[in-house]
Amino acid sequence: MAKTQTATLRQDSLGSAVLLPSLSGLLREWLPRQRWFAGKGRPVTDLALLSVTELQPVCLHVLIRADHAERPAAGPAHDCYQLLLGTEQSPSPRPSPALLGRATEGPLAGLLVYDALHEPRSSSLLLERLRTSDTTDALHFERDWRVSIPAGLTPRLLEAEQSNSSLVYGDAYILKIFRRVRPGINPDLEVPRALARQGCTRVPAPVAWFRTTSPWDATLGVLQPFLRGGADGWTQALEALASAREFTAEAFEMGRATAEVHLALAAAFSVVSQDATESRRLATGMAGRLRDAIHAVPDLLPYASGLRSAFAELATLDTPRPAQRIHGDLHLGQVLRAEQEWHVIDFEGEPARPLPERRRAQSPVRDVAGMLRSFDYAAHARRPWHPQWALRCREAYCAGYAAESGWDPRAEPALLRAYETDRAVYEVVYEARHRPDWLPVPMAAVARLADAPG
Ligand SMILES: Nc1ncnc2c1ncn2[C@@H]1O[C@H](COP(=O)(O)OP(=O)(O)O)[C@@H](O)[C@H]1O
Ligand SMILES: O=P(O)(O)O[C@H]1O[C@H](CO)[C@@H](O[C@H]2O[C@H](CO)[C@@H](O)[C@H](O)[C@H]2O)[C@H](O)[C@H]1O
Repeated sequence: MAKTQTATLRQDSLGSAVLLPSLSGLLREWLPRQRWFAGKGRPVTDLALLSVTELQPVCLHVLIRADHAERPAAGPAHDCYQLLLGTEQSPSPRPSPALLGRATEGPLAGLLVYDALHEPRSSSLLLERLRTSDTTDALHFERDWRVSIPAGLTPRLLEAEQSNSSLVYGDAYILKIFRRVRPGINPDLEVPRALARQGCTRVPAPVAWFRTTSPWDATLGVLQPFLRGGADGWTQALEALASAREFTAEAFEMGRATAEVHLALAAAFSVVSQDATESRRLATGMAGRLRDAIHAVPDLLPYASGLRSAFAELATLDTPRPAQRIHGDLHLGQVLRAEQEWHVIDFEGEPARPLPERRRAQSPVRDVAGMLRSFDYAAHARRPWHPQWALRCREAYCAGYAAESGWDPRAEPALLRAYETDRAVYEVVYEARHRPDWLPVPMAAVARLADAPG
């Protein structure tokens, strides 16, 4: 086995402009291959290092901005990504997804550059920084001192298909490192902390987090207790389908868990009332997203008028309805069952939406619609499809929600249909961008929803 050797960098090599020539070519190749890269299909025209912090020799914490010539139908022209980069002088048997390649220019010339989250030394360092509440330049590591976090827990990078990257430490804690960084507090820190203050045990409470103050304030990562043995709703739903089992008891309990979280969110944040003007604003927003989605995925076009009828009906609703902070991207992959209870994770919201929008008060029906779409996803994940199975889950989930909250989402069919339609449109764009093989699943729903009586 080749001996690996850590390189050291001169302090004056760490300037963003000086370092960029070393990384630019490698990142242009490597970034678009990452699941969390949002600019798929749009060539990167420019890269800029927004900040570089040396956490140890040479483990570089980097915020990088990627610009694209083509602006997405919705969203910013550029994105900021968080990277932890390591270098070494000689090849190692490091797994290939970790390897960016060999730098040919600048201060790293001749060195192999890799994603240091794959490397135990760097991931251990992150935990140690969080434990000790350290600050290095603009990076602030903070923690809840009421919780004791042991030193030396063994790290492993989670292999799950996810939008960020997560490290599990000794099966005791999980650190989510946000890959796509936006200015402001990330709801995945803000909301679970607020829920913990409410005594809500359905959501793992953050015990430590880290943030940057340069080039702007932003949350970079959150450490939470790891739900050992937790199995996610998606895996369990597929298992049930594979063995021709019903999933209604589980769906009922998920409905109860969702309602419990919504009640705690209502207590933690303010509840507002949405009136007729708000219904029209919402409908306009949904119609606008559909227009953008058609631009990105022209296959949606034949269904456009049917889908718009759902939004038109929403625009006519004039009974005041409550709105509050919600999960924002609820689906079967966001619920984990551990010790017989469903827990809810990942309050980041839909990653493609701007943060202020994700933090806005919204109808809880939006989360319900997300989960109902997810039963439909599971039922259409493999042939033969099982639409009736999904319908039974749907009824059970809504019944569970009503049992806990005293309010049945089925009482608002027009609102539910509009949110399900909006969600299916989002899913079409998401799948086209990230997992084209999955596109038929939300497209089947689009066809059905477009055909539904208005
Ligand atoms: N507290 C936790 N305990 C156990 N597993 C977790 C926990 N939080 C997340 N996970 C696992 O990590 C995966 C990714 O987490 P998630 O927050 O959904 O990340 P992302 O936003 O990157 O998709 C989940 O599917 C789940 O399997
Ligand atoms: O990973 P995130 O939680 O950020 O969510 C994104 O990825 C999800 C897929 O991993 C995607 O969910 C869609 O596929 C799921 C099955 O893999 C299904 O259960 C969901 O209902 C469906 O929306 C999610 O939309 C996206 O935001």
